[in-house]
Amino acid sequence: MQDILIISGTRPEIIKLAPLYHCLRNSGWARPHWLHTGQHGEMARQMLGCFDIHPDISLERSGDGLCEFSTSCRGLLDRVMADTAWSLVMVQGDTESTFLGALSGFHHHIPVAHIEAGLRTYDLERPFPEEGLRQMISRIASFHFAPTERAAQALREEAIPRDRISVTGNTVIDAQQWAVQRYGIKRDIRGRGYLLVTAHRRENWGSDLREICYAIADVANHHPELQVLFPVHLNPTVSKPVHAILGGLTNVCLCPPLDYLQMQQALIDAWLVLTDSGGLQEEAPTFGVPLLVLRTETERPEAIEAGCARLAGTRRTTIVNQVEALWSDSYAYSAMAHAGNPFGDGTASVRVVDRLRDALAGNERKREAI
Ligand SMILES: CC(=O)N[C@@H]1[C@@H](OP(=O)(O)OP(=O)(O)OC[C@H]2O[C@@H](n3ccc(=O)[nH]c3=O)[C@H](O)[C@@H]2O)O[C@H](CO)[C@@H](O)[C@@H]1O
Repeated sequence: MQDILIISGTRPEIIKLAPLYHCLRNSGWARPHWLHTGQHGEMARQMLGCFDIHPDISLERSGDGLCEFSTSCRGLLDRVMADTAWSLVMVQGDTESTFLGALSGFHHHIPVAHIEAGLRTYDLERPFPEEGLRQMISRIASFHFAPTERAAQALREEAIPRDRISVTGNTVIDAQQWAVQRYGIKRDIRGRGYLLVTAHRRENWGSDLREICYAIADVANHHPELQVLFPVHLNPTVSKPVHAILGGLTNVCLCPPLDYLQMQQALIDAWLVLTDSGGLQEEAPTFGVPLLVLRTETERPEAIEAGCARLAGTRRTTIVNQVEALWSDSYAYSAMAHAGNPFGDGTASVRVVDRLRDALAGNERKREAI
């Protein structure tokens, strides 16, 4: 049996690693161990519960700031790496926990598998710090699981050996399909549905987030019949301005973060999604819900090219104009709704696990032959 250490830190990592954990558990050749770094607390607990995951190792988070968390987490991870003869460390995406997990594995000569590899904007400031973190992980990972052909191409152009890159689709779709099937999620709303909003990205903090909120207020005031649903991130840097600007509007519902199933229900019931989230850009097209990206760039241009999403930026008037355009142009709306999902078919985890079995079982055979 191969002992595989799966490292999560934030809400989206748990969602995207959960299908891999269950797939590895059922594989017959691997023993997955789940480690949670504690980077997210409450939002992570929600997700772990939803996917029936009980971490084998939970690290204690110290400090509110990223630097303090990072320094202490690195030391704790080091001990975990030294404790067991891990066959592999698995990390996902581009968070501080992802990077720390990869770096710790690398220092201990443990091969690192990077899930969702190859996403790029090539602007180290946007998204910050994620773009820098994911580029650094690509330098030290042994297995690069790219969600799309475009991501794989980016890795090849950075001279990552071709035989180390696999195109798998994004495991977020596996999670979504599992939830839809297991819980029978289906559209449950009459009429157009909600305007569903989320915003949390660090590079939008401050004036951009305020502009976004004023744009939502304009839309809500102009369309009193439209219900706006805005699950607000727990970080006070986000929640304070959101409540200050949108708190008094009767058709705007500001609620705490939804658990994963509630979020999928909200998504399928939405008319339109406005978000700076990466995961929602990947999920909304599954339900045929058009999406406006509240950023000036995206590492997921596949959604724009496929036609299921548009870049709306963070300026008040541009956002309002884009929402109004879709409100009044049912042809354009319908084209976006029917564009399909370019991010996967729900079998990414199986592809990852098959590739790892071939690679790691090969190592086992080599060890036996020595
Ligand atoms: C730069 C960048 O784009 N980086 C991304 C970032 O993640 P993100 O931007 O996608 O983060 P969020 O928006 O927090 O999460 C989204 C997920 O959470 C669910 N959700 C949301 C609100 C809620 O109230 N309830 C929920 O259940 C939602 O359905 C979705 O599945 O880090 C990931 C990890 O490394 C990366 O993969 C990913 O590239």
